[in-house]
Amino acid sequence: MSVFVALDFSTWTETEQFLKRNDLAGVPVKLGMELFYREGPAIIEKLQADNHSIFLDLKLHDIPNTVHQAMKNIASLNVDVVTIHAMGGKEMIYQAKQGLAGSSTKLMAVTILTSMDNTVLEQELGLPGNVEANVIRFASLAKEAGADGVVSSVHEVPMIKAHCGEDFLSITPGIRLSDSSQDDQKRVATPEEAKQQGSDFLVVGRSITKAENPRKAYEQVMKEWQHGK
Ligand SMILES: O=C(O)c1cc(=O)[nH]c(=O)n1[C@@H]1O[C@H](COP(=O)(O)O)[C@@H](O)[C@H]1O
Repeated sequence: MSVFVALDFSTWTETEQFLKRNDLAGVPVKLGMELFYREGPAIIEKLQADNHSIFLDLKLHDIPNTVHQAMKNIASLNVDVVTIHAMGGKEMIYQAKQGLAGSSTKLMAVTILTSMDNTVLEQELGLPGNVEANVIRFASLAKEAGADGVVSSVHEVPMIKAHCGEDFLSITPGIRLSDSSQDDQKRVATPEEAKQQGSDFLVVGRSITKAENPRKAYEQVMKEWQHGK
């Protein structure tokens, strides 16, 4: 049960300043493509040296063999969590898990991004079924293929737990404090709603990183997540 702060910054210098200035040493963090593509795996060692748990969000999506080989390299980084896109299919998810064999890194499959809604699925992608139906399809596929859990919005968590079991982990981004802007997210929820719906882990970016006082915003997220408002 953790809250991962999404470090969506461009450089290590910016990231380090943010963590230091806001007294966020040692908090669980999510490291995504923006920072990883600039700084490479060395940034993981820097964050681990400062006792941060790491969710490495690279959302792999390729042919099964490529994902398998990439996961073998990721396994050596000793991160806590890594992501793939469930849309890569059952064999790809299975090979991702096999690539992580021998490590304790949890494999989480992204279902339908929280920046998408029914209009995007129907009109742009032409996917049959609504968001909920697709999230359940991808969650079931991920479970069958051996993933440890899925990434979805808070709203689908009860359905995922009902279909895949309480132990199947749920990470939910798209988290907003009640006074924060929704930005590019379509399926959002507060930390309190996330707790009520049964999320195991939260990902919070701009509600903290763009807040006037990020430390205070982090504390507010933790308070709502642990005790309600
Ligand atoms: O895998 C993710 O972390 C993810 C999946 C998803 O469906 N939606 C989503 O927003 N994310 C990530 O969660 C973070 C959300 O950031 P904020 O919208 O600023 O809180 C970003 O780093 C996204 O890359």
